[in-house]
Amino acid sequence: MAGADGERLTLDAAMAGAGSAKLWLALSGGLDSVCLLHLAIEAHARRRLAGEPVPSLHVIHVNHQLQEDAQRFEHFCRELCAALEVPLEVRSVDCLDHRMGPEAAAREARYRCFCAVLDEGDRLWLAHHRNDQAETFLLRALRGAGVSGLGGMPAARRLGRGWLERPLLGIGRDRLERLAGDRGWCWVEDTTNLELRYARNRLRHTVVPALETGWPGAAARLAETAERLSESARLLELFAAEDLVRLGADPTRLDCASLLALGEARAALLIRHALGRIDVPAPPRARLLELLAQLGAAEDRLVEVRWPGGVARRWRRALYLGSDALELDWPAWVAARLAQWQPVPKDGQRVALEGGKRCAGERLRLGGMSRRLKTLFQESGVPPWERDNLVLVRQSGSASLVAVLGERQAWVADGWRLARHGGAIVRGEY
Ligand SMILES: Nc1ncnc2c1ncn2[C@@H]1O[C@H](COP(=O)(O)OP(=O)(O)OP(=O)(O)O)[C@@H](O)[C@H]1O
Repeated sequence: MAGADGERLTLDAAMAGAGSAKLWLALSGGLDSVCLLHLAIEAHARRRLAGEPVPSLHVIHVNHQLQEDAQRFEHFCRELCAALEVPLEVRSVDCLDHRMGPEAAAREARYRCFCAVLDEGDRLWLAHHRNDQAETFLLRALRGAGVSGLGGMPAARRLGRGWLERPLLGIGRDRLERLAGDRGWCWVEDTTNLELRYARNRLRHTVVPALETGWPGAAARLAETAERLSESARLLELFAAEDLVRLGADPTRLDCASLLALGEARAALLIRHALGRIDVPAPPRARLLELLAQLGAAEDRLVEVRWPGGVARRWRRALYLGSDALELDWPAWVAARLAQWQPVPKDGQRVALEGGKRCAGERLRLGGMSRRLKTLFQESGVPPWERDNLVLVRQSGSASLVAVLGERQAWVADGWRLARHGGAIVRGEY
């Protein structure tokens, strides 16, 4: 088995330290994941023979039901796993009702399945290799990506309750092809991989081979560059996290003057970082620069910049960042606010609470005074667009308010207190 020592070392090292958690292998039935499966089983057997602790192996195949071939893939995976005596979990998903295109819908459905099978501490191996990394790098470069985009796929990251890992990232496709040929491993060819209308396939079949002819080892070098850039991206994240702390540590609200004082590049980095912290996609670069330019303009104007997935608004000298979700899932929102703040009567009794929306003219008893909510919000600097999303809490069956809960602020009526708070500013008597 010439030249396989690299794979051995890679897989043995990757399998070490797995403890008693499960190790899942994502099997599509294609060359890459078939190699991963065989190599993982071999590494597993070697460790067991050596008396080392081993995780239990499990395979997952997701049937996307998109192409006619889907059944063929599933059938192949069933036969292969039965022959290799590893347990296989097949999940069928429906990607037909999609607004994002079949490829993206399939990917999302696949990752949902992956998340669902992972228990606490489990690991999932995907068969991405060095050429995938190089192709991803080129695709992103051709879209004008920055350092973090070009950093490529990480070798490991959290996924749901477990970890996603890519132990073959340092190995080239040609090496896997040779290995499968030498060992007589079978796989299923995905015919869509040959269709040149897909950008990745054009790179794979025309651009990368041309690069390899002119610059032997080009794919390996590109993957190396991606790895170095991901190091730089991690450093930039640390740098931005420090800036965020300096500006008050609230990723949804940044002080405009302090932000602009950082200069364009550093301010843009901080905004991207803050958005990442609240799971909102970053705007395209041009939109971000436009936002920064508008922030420098007249202070009294409300600035609002939107992009797919996010919105940024300037109000009263601060920049507010958030998701552009048009419709709030109100019951979930109420439950989350009640869990975040937990209003309880001061006498500690357990009472049932219900959260409702604001109507007009409501009042809250604070510090011995009955305060109009409208005035309270103005004085407390609650941005206008957030006022309708504040949760008004009443004791079930009672008309008087006991609390008003927002994401970053909460007010409790006299006689009540907040049992837990999310680290935000708390106002009111308690
Ligand atoms: N239908 C599937 N069932 C189980 N695992 C799969 C399936 N499709 C892909 N995988 C796993 O994901 C790896 C990457 O697959 P592929 O290159 O097709 O996905 P991609 O869309 O390019 O990558 P990404 O996983 O980042 O979306 C495969 O090597 C395999 O381990």
